Amino acid sequence: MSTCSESTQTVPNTSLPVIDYNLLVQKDSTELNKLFNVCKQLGFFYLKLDNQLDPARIFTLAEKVFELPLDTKNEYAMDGKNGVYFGYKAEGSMYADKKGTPDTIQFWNISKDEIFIQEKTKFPQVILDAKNIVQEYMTKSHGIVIVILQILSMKLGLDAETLPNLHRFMQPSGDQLRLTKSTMYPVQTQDKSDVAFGAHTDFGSVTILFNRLGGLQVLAANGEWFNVKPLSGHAIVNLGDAMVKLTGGIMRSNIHRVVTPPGLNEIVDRYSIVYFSRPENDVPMKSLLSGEKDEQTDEQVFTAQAWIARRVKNFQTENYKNEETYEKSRGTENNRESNVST
Ligand SMILES: O=C(O)CCC(=O)C(=O)O
Ligand SMILES: [Fe+2]
Repeated sequence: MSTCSESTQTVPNTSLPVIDYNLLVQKDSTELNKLFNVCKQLGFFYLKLDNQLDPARIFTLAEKVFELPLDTKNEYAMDGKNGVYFGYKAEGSMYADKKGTPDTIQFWNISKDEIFIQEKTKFPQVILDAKNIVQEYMTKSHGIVIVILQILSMKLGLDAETLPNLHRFMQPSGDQLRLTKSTMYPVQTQDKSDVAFGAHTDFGSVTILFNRLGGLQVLAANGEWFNVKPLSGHAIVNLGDAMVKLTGGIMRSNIHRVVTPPGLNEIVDRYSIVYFSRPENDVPMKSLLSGEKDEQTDEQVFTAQAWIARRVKNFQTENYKNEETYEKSRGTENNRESNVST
């Protein structure tokens, strides 16, 4: 029985604020304000879509990808200990908590740059066969990200294109589509941790997420976890640490984790489809807003590429040092009122 079971299973369900994508596109002023406020406060929201993005075929791809034999998947293993974040991540290659419990999630990070520039590509046939579908999904996801970035730019008092210009689709970046799979066990029967993916914040700018079973939990400002259930016709969107850096701490990238969905009574495979947008590789990771509280003139400024590589390295079990460095590796270094408490 997992030592974490009680803490993950007794948390309340709370609804995220709903932002209507059509209203954002129409520049509805109430909706724009709502978006800005939720990005400053919780950093997570449901995005109501109207067929602009459908993950169904990507879920089917994920099922096929993870059916490949482990040896085959490991031929594409991502070189996380050297900061590479593209390719296959096996179960247990990261820790689910600071005590060093192995995670139970496997994922496959498909690089946007690599899927669009085939010569550089190293992919199994099953992904190459779905290349057009993946490209279309990435293009549509990125389009949604750009609309959100335009609005945040304006609300921050910047030119509408300031943030989009740091996230141009055809420029090299760490943008990726992540397919994930975790085998979830009812808490009564499991002998593994029921935390599949430990508490963390995302590294990037805007993340667009779909899952079908639940199991995503978000840490509220009061330090309590809550369940975020999937909502039909809606994506779950959250901001990552890059947005915190670029806005001098105005935006919030919230801590979240993936656990056995509460109430589960049979063994199930949980898949999720996650599009991560990140600043272009050579963007300096510092505030665009001069004079903001978090401008760190005495801190080394990394490019987005170096900054992500550093975060990825710290995530790997092979690079684990101790509980304190584990906690530091899991979220924004600054602007964090609540502690990670898994
Ligand atoms: O699978 C999920 O619901 C969330 C996954 C996640 O947080 C991530 O991949 O960063
Ligand atoms: Fe995440």
